[in-house]
Amino acid sequence: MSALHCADPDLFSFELHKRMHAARGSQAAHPAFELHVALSLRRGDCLAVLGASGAGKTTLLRLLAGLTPADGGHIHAFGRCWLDGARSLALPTRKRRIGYVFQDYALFPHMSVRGNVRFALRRGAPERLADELLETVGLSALAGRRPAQLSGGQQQRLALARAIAAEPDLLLLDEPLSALDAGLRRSLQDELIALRRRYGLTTLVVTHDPGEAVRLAGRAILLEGGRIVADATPAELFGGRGEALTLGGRVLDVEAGADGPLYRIDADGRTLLARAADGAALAPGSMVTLVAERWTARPVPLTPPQDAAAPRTSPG
Ligand SMILES: Nc1ncnc2c1ncn2[C@@H]1O[C@H](COP(=O)(O)OP(=O)(O)OP(=O)(O)O)[C@@H](O)[C@H]1O
Repeated sequence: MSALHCADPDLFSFELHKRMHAARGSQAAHPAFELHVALSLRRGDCLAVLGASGAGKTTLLRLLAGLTPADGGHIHAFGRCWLDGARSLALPTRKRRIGYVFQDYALFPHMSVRGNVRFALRRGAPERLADELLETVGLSALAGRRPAQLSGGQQQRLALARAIAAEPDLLLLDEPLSALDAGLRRSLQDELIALRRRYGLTTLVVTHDPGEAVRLAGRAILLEGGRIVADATPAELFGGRGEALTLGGRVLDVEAGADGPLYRIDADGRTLLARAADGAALAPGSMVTLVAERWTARPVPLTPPQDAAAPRTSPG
C-alpha cells in the first residue's frame, strides 16, 4: 500500500494545527492566533462553518486546500492521505482534488467565461461538461464574455461552475453568496443544492447567514478562537427562534434538500422554499400552514467545547 492511501473511501477526516504569528517569520512565544480543529465527514455531507470574524473559518479552509501549510495533523480524504504531519507528507493543492470559491472568486481575467470553466476540467473530461455547468448556473448566453463583463452575482456563479468542473472530492466555499441580494442568493442556493445533489459533493461552506446554513447544510460547527465550540445541526445551533408570522400556502413541487425534501410553496402569490417541520411527506397541491421564524442574531452553542483530538462522525 502506498503512503498516500488511507483507509475508508467514503470518509473525510482531519485534525489540523496551525499557529499564526502577527509578522511573517516571527517566532514570538505566543502566536497571535492558534487553530486546532478535528472533524470527520461522510461523502456527500454538507457542513456549515460558522463563527465571528477572526474565528479561523478561512484559515481552516485554506489549510484543507493546502494554500496555508499546517504545522501538524493529518487529512484523510476518501481513501487518500493529503497530509500526514508525522511523516512530513503534504500533497500540494493541485493534487488534492478540491474545488473552492473564495471571497475574491480568483477568475482568470484573460479567459472567456467558457474558457474559465474548460480550463478547470480534468484531463479527458468531455468538453460538454463545461457547457452543461454553464447552463446549470444560467450563464450559457454569456459564455463568450470575459469575467470583467459580468456582474458580481454572475461572477459568483462562474466561480461555482469552475469549482465543480474539476469534479472535486471536496468543495470549499468561503461565503460564496455573500455579495448577492436576497433574491439572487436564494436562487443560487437552489442551484448549489441541485449541483451538490447531482455531483454528490462533500462540501464545507462558510456563512454568516443562519437561513443559508439551515438550507444548505445538514451539520454545522461553530468556531471560536480557532476551536470548535459547538457541533450540531444548523437548526439546533440557531436556538431561541421567535415566531413572527403564520400564513397559508399550497405546495407547487418538491425537490431533494441537504437533509430532506424541500417544498416550493405558493403563499399569497410569493414562491417560498420550505421544509416540513414534522418531517411529513407532502404532495404537490397540498395545502400547508407556513410559520415564519425570526432567527437570533448569534448562534447558541448547545454542546460543550469538543475535544479536538476526538473527531466524531455524523450522518450530516
Ligand atoms: N497570513 C496571516 N498571518 C497572520 N495571521 C493571520 C493570517 N491570516 C489570518 N490571520 C489571523 O488568523 C485569525 C483567523 O483569521 P481567519 O481569516 O481565518 O478568520 P475568519 O473566521 O475567516 O474571519 P472573517 O469572518 O473575518 O473572514 C485572525 O486572527 C487573523 O488575524
